[in-house]
Amino acid sequence: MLRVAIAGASGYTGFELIRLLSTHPRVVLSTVTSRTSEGQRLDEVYPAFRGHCHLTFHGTDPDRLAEDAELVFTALPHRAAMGLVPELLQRGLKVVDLSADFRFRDAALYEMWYQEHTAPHLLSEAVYGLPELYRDAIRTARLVGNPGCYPTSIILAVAPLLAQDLIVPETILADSKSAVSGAGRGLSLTTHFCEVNDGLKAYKIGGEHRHTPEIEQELSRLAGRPLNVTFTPHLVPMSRGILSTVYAELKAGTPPESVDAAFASFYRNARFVRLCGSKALPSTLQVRGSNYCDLGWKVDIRTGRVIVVSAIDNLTRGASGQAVCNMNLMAGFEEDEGLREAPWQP
Ligand SMILES: NC(=O)C1=CN([C@@H]2O[C@H](COP(=O)(O)OP(=O)(O)OC[C@H]3O[C@@H](n4cnc5c(N)ncnc54)[C@H](OP(=O)(O)O)[C@@H]3O)[C@@H](O)[C@H]2O)C=CC1
Ligand SMILES: CC(=O)N[C@@H](CCC(=O)OP(=O)(O)O)C(=O)O
Repeated sequence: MLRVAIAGASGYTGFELIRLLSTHPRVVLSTVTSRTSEGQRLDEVYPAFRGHCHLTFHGTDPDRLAEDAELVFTALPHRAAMGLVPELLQRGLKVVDLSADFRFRDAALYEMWYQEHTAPHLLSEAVYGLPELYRDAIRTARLVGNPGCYPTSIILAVAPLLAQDLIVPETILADSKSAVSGAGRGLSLTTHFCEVNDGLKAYKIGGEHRHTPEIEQELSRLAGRPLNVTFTPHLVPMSRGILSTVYAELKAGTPPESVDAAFASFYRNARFVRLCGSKALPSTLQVRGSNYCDLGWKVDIRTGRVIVVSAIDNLTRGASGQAVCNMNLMAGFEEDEGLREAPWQP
């Protein structure tokens, strides 16, 4: 059994990690940490775990984590994560970091969007934790930068089309809708019930959202040249889920059937990507609580554009499920170990 710990376990991604890890057949969850809940029982902070998990929260002490675990999930805010991760690696632990601190290859790009990087020497060894793109590198990594939720949904939607050179890369537009849990458990006016319920709004449009450079980093690599994308996030009154609709112009002379073939071939071994074509388009309800990314698409022959619809659960595939999948690969387990539960559609 692999001993694992979660730093920042009192937040939403921490909760989702506990839910998945407490039934994982190859793992023992030994330690959960939080500053504000230190000393409290987990099932007092999250009564949903009554009868399932009897741990008590500790403070985030790297020595204690090294005694109790072989791999740590850091589910902390950006900046806090890069303070802890080097301490854990020095003590011989493996780390899956859920923040943005280890997603970028270029420290200057991270610093342009976030803040000064205090562990830039680790960026070249950190592996971007999207298994469909980096499965082999993840297997041997000691540090994985788990992708952002919006980037996961968008990169998976267009990767096959860029890899097969079927679209004009500069024409990619991504229109995404996220549930409110994407903003974390902390209270803020933006995510207040009355500010969100019954409404729908765009935010940080026109290249202002910090996920834009992350999406561009990965899509540029697939395209083989630097590219910019138009990314428009929206906040919707749901608890879980992201639906991204991605548009791109097909290269002249591309037959619509080659789009179907590109998805089928790119994802032929992808355990957690379900291809829906244009018949039964994806919905956030159909992936809820699961690590699936469902993809549907259609070529609009009148405009020459392909439209791809991508649905994930932001807390599972967009964060903690993907993190568990990465842990499975790093530990040599089956990729879907602990992630086989069907989605929860009512
Ligand atoms: N929510 C989502 O859908 C997604 C989130 N992520 C990323 O995952 C990480 C966790 O997100 P999420 O669970 O939503 O966030 P939450 O705000 O819900 O939880 C954050 C956790 O970190 C702890 N924490 C907060 N501030 C600090 C600090 N300065 N030092 C140490 N610990 C701190 C909190 O507990 P305490 O204050 O008690 O210490 C809590 O346990 C973030 O980096 C987020 O960007 C990634 C993908 C999707
Ligand atoms: C709805 C909402 O607020 N979503 C968050 C992104 C979700 C997330 O946590 O992304 P990171 O992992 O990169 O932090 C936002 O727009 O900033």
